[in-house]
Amino acid sequence: LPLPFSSKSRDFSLPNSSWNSEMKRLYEHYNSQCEVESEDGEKQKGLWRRLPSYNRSLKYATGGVYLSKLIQSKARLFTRNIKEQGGAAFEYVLFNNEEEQRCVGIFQAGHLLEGPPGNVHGGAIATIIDTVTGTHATLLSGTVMTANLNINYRSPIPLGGTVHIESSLDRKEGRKTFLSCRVTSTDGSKLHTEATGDF
Ligand SMILES: CCCCCCCCCC(=O)SCCNC(=O)CCNC(=O)[C@H](O)C(C)(C)COP(=O)(O)OP(=O)(O)OC[C@H]1O[C@@H](n2cnc3c(N)ncnc32)[C@H](O)[C@@H]1OP(=O)(O)O
Repeated sequence: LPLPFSSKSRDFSLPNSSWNSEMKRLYEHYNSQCEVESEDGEKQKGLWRRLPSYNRSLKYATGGVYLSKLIQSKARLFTRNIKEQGGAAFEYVLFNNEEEQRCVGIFQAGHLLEGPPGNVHGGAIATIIDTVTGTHATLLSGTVMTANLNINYRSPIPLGGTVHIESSLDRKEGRKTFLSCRVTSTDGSKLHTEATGDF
């Protein structure tokens, strides 16, 4: 696994008490289709794989010598660094479907992510899209940087609500990876956001 998915630390993508019922339901939906291990230790491959999520990369990364010791010790992943309990900011879990080259995020937007009254800030939506597509591009192509993210905001996301985010591979050209992403209501009936990303 690429480094950010293999370190040993608290896994933030496991269910916690702040998750609402929709978040838990969708988690169960995908988690039940992940690899299972029988009592005799035999593994049965699943369609989906849950991606663990940690808040520190530098601790485990080699290099980074150009950064000060203070930065190296204090650096935290933006989406996992809010100490306030109770699902205040980004609650999310990602599942990857290697065979179909799709990656899904389930995202519950906490009260600190407000933009327009009662709705999620556009920058927070961009952040979670970058997270899902950036992670997906990393799984498909190894370490990448986001070169371009193009976002169309179609309908507001209610604060406290849960949405379904899906990233799919459009094409690869040499070292470039092109993805599309859709953010919808959990039943898929309402389109909130559409995006394309070049990595
Ligand atoms: C822990 C789990 C992980 C969580 C996931 C989080 C994911 C978050 C990902 C990020 O947010 S990364 C941070 C935001 N991104 C950056 O800061 C990137 C800053 N930009 C760069 O570092 C460089 O501009 C970049 C690496 C994107 C490109 O530099 P290169 O030196 O490789 O570009 P070059 O000029 O050689 O161009 C290579 C190709 O890319 C194309 N290209 C470059 N910049 C582009 C651009 N901005 N948009 C579209 N295409 C671009 C360029 O046209 C060219 O196409 P061709 O090969 O077809 O000629």
